[in-house]
Amino acid sequence: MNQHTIRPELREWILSTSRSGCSLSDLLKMLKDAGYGGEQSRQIVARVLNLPLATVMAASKAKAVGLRTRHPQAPVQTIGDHAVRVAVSTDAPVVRVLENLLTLQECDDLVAEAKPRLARSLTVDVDGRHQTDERRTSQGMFFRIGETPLIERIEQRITDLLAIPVNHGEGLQILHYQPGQEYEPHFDWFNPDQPGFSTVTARGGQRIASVVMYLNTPEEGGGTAFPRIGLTVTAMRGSAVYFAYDTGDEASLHAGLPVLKGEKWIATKWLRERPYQA
Ligand SMILES: O=C(O)CCC(=O)C(=O)O
Ligand SMILES: [Fe+2]
Repeated sequence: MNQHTIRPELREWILSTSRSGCSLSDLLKMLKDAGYGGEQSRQIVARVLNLPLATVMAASKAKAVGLRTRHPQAPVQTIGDHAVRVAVSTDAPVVRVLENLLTLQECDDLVAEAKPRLARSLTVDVDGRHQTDERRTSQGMFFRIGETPLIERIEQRITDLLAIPVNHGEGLQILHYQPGQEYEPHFDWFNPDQPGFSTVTARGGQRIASVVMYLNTPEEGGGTAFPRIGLTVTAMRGSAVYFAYDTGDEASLHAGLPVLKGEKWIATKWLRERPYQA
């Protein structure tokens, strides 16, 4: 490729994208997505950024590796003055049952902050007809990152516990289950074979771990089951289940078992391999 064939707009875009902190491998990927060939992209980038072709070549081979969470170690992880007990550990899949991840007060406060927002989303959705749809109550709501001091404190605790930056987290999701409601067996990682995979992973990349926090103790039922290893974690107010997985990890199959009596409130934090928040 001849230097004269690099259009000024492209040159400018490469320079500004690189200056804004974009990695070489991401830059190359973007060029490829825009329709440039691999060899052509490497040549252009090497020339515009004035880098040896070998450097650009190495970046194009390097698989963009994301972060991984650090699994909490038994018996206790102390974060500031808050002690989280690691009550159960399994290796395949990696599961940790975390007692006292949230204080009882934090559980109540989270439910209180979420409740009016659940109600509000209902009225918007019924389009003025004031109909109630029982199934919608289990759909929950999302908090924005750091939205309230309470959310910020919980997100910081998860960050310290798992050694993953706050901006790798999706907004905290609150779910409310009523008797009979459940979350059928599923994986939290996105399936690369599904259409839409590149859209859901465009920001933040793949999910790598989940923390499901129990905000109340259902009277009966409502545990989180890992059927491939025959484990059911009891939903207990203040406790949580943390599990980590690689893409395609079938053992991480899990389900929110039907609530048989009472109700169930959870807060879920999904973590991504790369920054998800701007
Ligand atoms: O309700 C549960 O126990 C599981 C929730 C869950 O799997 C999720 O939020 O991804
Ligand atoms: Fe899940």
